[in-house]
Amino acid sequence: MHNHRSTTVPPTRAATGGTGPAGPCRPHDVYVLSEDESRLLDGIAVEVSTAYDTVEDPRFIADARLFAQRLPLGLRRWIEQVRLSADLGSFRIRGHRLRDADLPPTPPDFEREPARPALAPEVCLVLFGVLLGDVFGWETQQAGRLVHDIVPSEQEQKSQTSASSAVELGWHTEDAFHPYRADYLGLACVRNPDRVPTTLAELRSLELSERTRSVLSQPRFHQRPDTSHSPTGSDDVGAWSDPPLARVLSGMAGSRSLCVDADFTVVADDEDMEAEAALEELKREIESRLGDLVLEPGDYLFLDNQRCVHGRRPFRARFDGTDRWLKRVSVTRDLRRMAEAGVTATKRTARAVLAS
Ligand SMILES: O=C(O)CCC(=O)C(=O)O
Ligand SMILES: [Fe+2]
Repeated sequence: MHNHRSTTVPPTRAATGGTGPAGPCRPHDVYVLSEDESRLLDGIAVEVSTAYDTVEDPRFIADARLFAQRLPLGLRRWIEQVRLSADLGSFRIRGHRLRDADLPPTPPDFEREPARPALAPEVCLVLFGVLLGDVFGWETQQAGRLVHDIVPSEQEQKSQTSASSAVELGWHTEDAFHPYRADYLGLACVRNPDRVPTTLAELRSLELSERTRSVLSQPRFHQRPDTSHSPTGSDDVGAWSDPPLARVLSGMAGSRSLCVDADFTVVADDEDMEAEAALEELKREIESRLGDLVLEPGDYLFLDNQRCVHGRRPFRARFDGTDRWLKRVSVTRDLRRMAEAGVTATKRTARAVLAS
């Protein structure tokens, strides 16, 4: 059992556990906000939404870490512990008391224009995110927005994108194909009336043979771009059809990071049976460890994108403004690394296709 809670955080506030099925998956550590702490969050969110146009306002992004320094001390200390933990793959903040009546209807597709004034859960998601690193977006996703809407869209029901609903969203590393994919993915739950589970499997829970770890640690695979990025706007179509050789596991005995997508990771050479068998063993192991986690309004889930894979169970969407709605941010631990993808402190949208 992994318990990353400090003895100085009152045990009633921070607890370890999950709502997923009992079994091998222990998906997250949890910090439960008190009523006072929840109110403090609301106070900061009101201040932010009054002072800045929207959550996308570059002035807000530049100032976000300053506001984050005013978050409750116990929460900041806990985030610092999870940030530095040896192998924790996901963690959750709970208990932000959101009033559904204060929130707009679930949009039918991602919002073309960010909410004005900004919504408390999206403000808080950014503030929590910047305690882990820097937020960024993609030129090829949701109009370059930094805070994404995860909502079921009628056109995308059966796609393998976050806008799907009728089909299971297969487990994946977020943006597995990209060298500068997020270190963390943050999800804020605005509403989830049908209790649709997010799925999770952590790297530390996987039991793999030494041989399999070794094969998966070699560049014998391709990470194909997933369908959530559209290459339109890019003139380097070749980069999408000819992905570089890639590893699935990294670090000593493959224990530092995992990068795999159930649908888009493939063996580079059709005749490489050993790599095929290793990938199959990994997929079976992930399937057997995959747990369910139901996000509730006011929950914030952070996924360490190097230490876990995630997905979502299928559900029946209504498309009437009451559907499940999450907000999402991507966080990198080092923004400077992303210069090659066109990212700077003031231009946070990354190019999906790198110039060769
Ligand atoms: O909807 C969810 O629970 C997760 C969707 C997902 O994979 C994502 O937002 O990256
Ligand atoms: Fe995802």
